[in-house]
Amino acid sequence: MTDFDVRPVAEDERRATFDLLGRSLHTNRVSDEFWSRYGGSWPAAHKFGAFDGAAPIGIASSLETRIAVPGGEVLALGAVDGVGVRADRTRRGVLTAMMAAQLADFAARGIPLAALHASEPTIYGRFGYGSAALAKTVWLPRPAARLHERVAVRGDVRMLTPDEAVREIPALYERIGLHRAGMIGRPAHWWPVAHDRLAGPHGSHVVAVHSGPDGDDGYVVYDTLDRRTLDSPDEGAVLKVRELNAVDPAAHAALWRFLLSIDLVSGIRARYRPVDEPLAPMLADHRHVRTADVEDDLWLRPVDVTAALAARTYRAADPVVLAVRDRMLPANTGCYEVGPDGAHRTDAAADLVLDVDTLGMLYLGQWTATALAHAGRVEVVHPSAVARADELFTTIAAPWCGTYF
Ligand SMILES: CC(=O)SCCNC(=O)CCNC(=O)[C@H](O)C(C)(C)COP(=O)(O)OP(=O)(O)OC[C@H]1O[C@@H](n2cnc3c(N)ncnc32)[C@H](O)[C@@H]1OP(=O)(O)O
Repeated sequence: MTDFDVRPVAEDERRATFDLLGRSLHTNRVSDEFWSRYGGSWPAAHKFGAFDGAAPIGIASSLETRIAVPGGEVLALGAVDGVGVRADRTRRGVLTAMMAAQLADFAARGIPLAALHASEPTIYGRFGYGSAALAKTVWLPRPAARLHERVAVRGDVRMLTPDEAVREIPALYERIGLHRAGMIGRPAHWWPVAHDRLAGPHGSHVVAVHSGPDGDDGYVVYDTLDRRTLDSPDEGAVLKVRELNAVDPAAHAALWRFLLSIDLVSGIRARYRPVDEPLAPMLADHRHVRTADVEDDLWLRPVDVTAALAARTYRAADPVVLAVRDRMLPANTGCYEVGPDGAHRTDAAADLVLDVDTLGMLYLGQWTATALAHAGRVEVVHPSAVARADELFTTIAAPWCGTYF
């Protein structure tokens, strides 16, 4: 039995809770220098701690931001960016209590969606989060991989100095915009620790920007691994792409062409890419891109099911009635009619029954109703409703987050 209180984290508890999170994730305790430079990225706002007396034993942190949903609308998002419980106090309900407080807080603040990246996929379903966007890791060998001659490339790529990388990329990210469902806004305090630390004067990452007819319209952030050494003169370096983001296909192709042109490189590895990024047809030889991994990336939790369902668009099909079950936020439990004109609560009888974490899986278009019914995650009352739900919820582009938080 563990006694603890869950309450908001105070200003003077920021560093202790950050250290607690680091310990739970097995990272080293940060130095005073690190903290003075990047501690601002860990504000007290929107953090719940579990405390045994004055000592923190758990932390659940979130960023308040926004997320694009299918159809292009952008909704407020609680982005859960750090969860940990002290190793000597796990499996006694500490996380459960913090998650309950955090979800109640999102609901009270009118935030319709919450999201996270999961350290382990078995943890968050019980709190209503479902795996909503997958991401792939690709490997392109050099010098073999090159773009197909018909890929349109225009504009120029220029490398930034570290100071320019700090100054210019936040505005460029805004300019490129949330062009896929699942992309999120990046609050000002996200940038120092997640970008400046890596790409600024104290980091090792390189940033290159693409300029097209209307100015800067894409960028890539990468690091170099396995640098060429005297012991292995034929082994080139490996470029590890952290981000590649562009306004349109021409800028996207130009950034890939730039990466593929860099000398003394044996290959390019890019993790967290959209699962439908069309690299194979962009190459002269399809086999010069290999999908090394596909993993769960963004987990989504509808906090206000009515608002979340009403905000996205649906394709043409006859409506379906979904019965949603939500144990942690019972106000969501009920029936919702979803059709091409929108979604609303209804007293009509259910066609399909699902838990709120499964609704999170369906919502961004990553998973079809057919697949989720096949997996036993959707209970089918009326068999014809599965095909209708497929039509309604399907999206052309796969969802993608593209932001580490
Ligand atoms: C969004 C992010 O930040 S991802 C990073 C998450 N943090 C980590 O992985 C750091 C290391 N792990 C930890 O700090 C902790 O183990 C946590 C936060 C994952 C879990 O905290 P706990 O306080 O132990 O969770 P709690 O006791 O509330 O468990 C609730 C339920 O989840 C289950 N559970 C908790 N952690 C895990 C796990 N890692 N794997 C499988 N099941 C788990 C428990 O068994 C329990 O199940 P039950 O309801 O059937 O009894």
